[in-house]
Amino acid sequence: MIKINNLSFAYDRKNILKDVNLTETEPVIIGLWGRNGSGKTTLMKILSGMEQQDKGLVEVDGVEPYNNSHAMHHVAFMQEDHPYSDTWDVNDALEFGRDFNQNWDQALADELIDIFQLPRKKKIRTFSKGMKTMITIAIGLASKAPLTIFDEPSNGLDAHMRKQFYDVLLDSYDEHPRTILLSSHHIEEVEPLCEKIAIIDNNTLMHYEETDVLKNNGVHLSGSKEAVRSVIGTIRVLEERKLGRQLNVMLDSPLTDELKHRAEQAGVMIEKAPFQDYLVNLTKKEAELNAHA
Ligand SMILES: Nc1ncnc2c1ncn2[C@@H]1O[C@H](COP(=O)(O)OP(=O)(O)OP(=O)(O)O)[C@@H](O)[C@H]1O
Repeated sequence: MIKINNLSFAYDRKNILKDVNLTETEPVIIGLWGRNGSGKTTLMKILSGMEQQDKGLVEVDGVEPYNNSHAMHHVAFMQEDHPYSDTWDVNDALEFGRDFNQNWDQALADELIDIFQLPRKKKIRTFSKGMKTMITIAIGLASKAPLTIFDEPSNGLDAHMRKQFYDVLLDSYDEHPRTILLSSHHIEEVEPLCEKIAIIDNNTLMHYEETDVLKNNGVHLSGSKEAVRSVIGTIRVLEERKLGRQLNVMLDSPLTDELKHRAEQAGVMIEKAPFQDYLVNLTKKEAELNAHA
């Protein structure tokens, strides 16, 4: 389904992506996370054939996407602020989706427009941000493309609509499994959907793991300096904050029974760190680490 071998890409000789590798042969829902400017959109553009890698191999469904008119049958890239014509209403956008996607599911498109309660006759340019996101989700899901990419799909959705989005995406995936790539800055917003998480950092794919494994990591300890240090041992410290004689740290570790036991013995408070905070600390740059030291 997706094959990326040693991909490198530069804009104006500035390396954006280097030695990226990722292979998936079975359908999977992947969350793509990275900090601002890390290269998420660039990777999505390369996968959808909008940009060409400088080095390496990229295949989607056995097809190289760049400069390949067949590629649009294999990949749908639903961008944030997807460019709709000023004159289009919902029906025009669905017609466009139908023309460009050979697996197009009109019944699903109609169902999603009803679920999202989008007005058919109103111009899309007058839609709210959340409504624009919903029409983009509807077209992306109804495309049923073997690789469907959503850039920041929960952007602008309130809690209720986000729940609707989760439900329709998972139902549609169950019924027609395919590879779906969802990028987000807020991992909590897409993590409930994703079987795997890909993290771009330092110009490459630093981590690619099962969501359940990755989200289990990140532990906060707080207590007296001596007690906290005795619990840390050789575990990597991602963040450290001193408050008088108190010390708060985040560890790059799962919350194991053994660690809990050690913390209890030392009188140190221990708790799971929020996933988003863990990822932010995991991808902290040297300069930021030094600034807080
Ligand atoms: N057309 C372009 N020409 C030159 N540089 C670009 C171009 N598009 C993006 N870049 C640069 O490439 C880098 C990666 O950008 P990209 O948009 O892929 O990151 P991102 O992870 O999607 O960021 P964000 O989360 O902020 O949307 C950034 O430094 C950006 O300035």
